[in-house]
Amino acid sequence: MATLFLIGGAESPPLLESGLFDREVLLRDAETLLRRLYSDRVYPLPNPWNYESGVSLVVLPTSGGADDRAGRGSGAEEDAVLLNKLFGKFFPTFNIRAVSQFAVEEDLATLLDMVQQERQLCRDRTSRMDHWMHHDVLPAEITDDSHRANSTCQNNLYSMLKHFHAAQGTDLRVPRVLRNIRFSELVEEVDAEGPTGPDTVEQFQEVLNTWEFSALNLTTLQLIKCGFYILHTLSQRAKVPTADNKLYLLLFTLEASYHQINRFHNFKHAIDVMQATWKLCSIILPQDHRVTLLLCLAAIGHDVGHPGTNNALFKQESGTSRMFQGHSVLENFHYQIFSSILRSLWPTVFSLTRTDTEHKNLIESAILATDMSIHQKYVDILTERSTSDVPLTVVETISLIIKAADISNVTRPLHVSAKWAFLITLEFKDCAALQEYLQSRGNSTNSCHCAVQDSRPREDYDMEFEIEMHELINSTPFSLDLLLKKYPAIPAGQIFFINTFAFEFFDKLAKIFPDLRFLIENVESNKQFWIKRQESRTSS
Ligand SMILES: Nc1ncnc2c1ncn2[C@@H]1O[C@@H]2COP(=O)(O)O[C@H]2[C@H]1O
Repeated sequence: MATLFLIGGAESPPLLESGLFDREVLLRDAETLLRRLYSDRVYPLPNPWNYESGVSLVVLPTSGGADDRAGRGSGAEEDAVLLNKLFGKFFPTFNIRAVSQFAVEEDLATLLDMVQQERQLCRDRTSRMDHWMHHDVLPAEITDDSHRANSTCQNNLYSMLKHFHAAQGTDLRVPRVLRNIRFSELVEEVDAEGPTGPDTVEQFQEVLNTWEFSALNLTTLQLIKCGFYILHTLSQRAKVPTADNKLYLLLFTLEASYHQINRFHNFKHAIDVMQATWKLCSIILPQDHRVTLLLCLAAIGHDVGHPGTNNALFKQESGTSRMFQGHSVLENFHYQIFSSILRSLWPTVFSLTRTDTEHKNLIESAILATDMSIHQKYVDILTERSTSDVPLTVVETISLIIKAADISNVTRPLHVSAKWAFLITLEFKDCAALQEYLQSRGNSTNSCHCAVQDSRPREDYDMEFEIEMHELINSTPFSLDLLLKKYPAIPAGQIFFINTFAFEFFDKLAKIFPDLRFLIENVESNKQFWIKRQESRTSS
């Protein structure tokens, strides 16, 4: 769904009539716009106003005064450039762009054509993922070529390269329009309208303190509040307190840095992994608040900007892949983006790492350890350490904790684990579709006019599917039978993943940390369930 924002009395009848937007929203100024973007983004899922499955435009007014007209709307042009920079850094996954009313009037046809093409491209899951991973043309605000603002095809759409460059911008200051937002008020307002759920500190404590924790049954706002609760508590313990408003800004920025429309690798996964990390640290490193805080941060940031695919699907010649010489491309990307967010929004946490060289790159080591292509290395470390007296190093310990948390969904109780299994199955289907798409396009390079031949209204289809998906997950009581009837391939996938990766890892982990025995017990009982289901399927 796409929004046309008209700011401060800006007008644009041709844009309104173009049929390219699903709604028009009139707002006073940039601050109310940003506040609106945040509150739309935490709308209960499935969220039609996620700013990812459509292309939104923000039209800024030209003053109309003689000076601005003579300057060809230059005041509004400058505002648009600033706003686009801000979108790139704080709302990176959004397909949104600010333009001046003057620019719209000057070249309406080009603008409409561009939005039309972009809209078609981002409506389709497969071409959208291809674009995210492989589009190499940077938009004007990043190349500082504001004259190209309207001419660069697809410059409203998210791409990993664009995300990377926007995040690396040297200006670390948080603009006043963002600092002015009172997040606690915003949270209260949205809360009052949304569904009920955990609300008080005690209720969040209760939800977060159990291994039955299910991020999938929480709203986006409740997830942000979970993040707030954990980071707030840990920052006090680690003696790097931060103001509530800054912490909320960090959490809202992180949420906007994950693709809400991914099936599995989204902010829910980030909070799930952070909660698991938190619980595991409370068992393995109960007194080390510093490391626990850094590791929980690594967990919440470990997949930022994840395209919902995998390293093997990157074209080697793509800009993002080349940036990291093809090594752990996703993990390096996540770390670079996340560290730039922290440098801007919570620089004092880096003071926690300066004193000890082993801890210096703790966040980086942790995020890079989540690359499953080096999984065996960690299994080998566990094998070696369980049979020798040599203790695990700090880096090994934190790597094992975040790895365990990253794949902990198979260690959750069955009714939680099965929902994650469902979502990863859907994401794997997307990957298979992308692989087929890339093969069918052969070596054809990334053209500015990526052809999306299929003109079916996929946006509507996606929304229908999203609704069905959320109903399956959130039905009370949850019906696993119904889920498996619709998705009979889930058990085989789970048996494969557990046998190939999870079982040995958690079994060996529990040998070194006996208090983690419950993890392997859960894996075992889940596995037995999947095997039974698989057997009854093959015998019927
Ligand atoms: N329940 C699951 N079933 C199958 N694969 C999984 C499951 N959980 C995690 N994974 C895989 O494990 C990987 C861990 O790293 P990623 O998050 O990049 O991607 C994850 C998936 O590919």
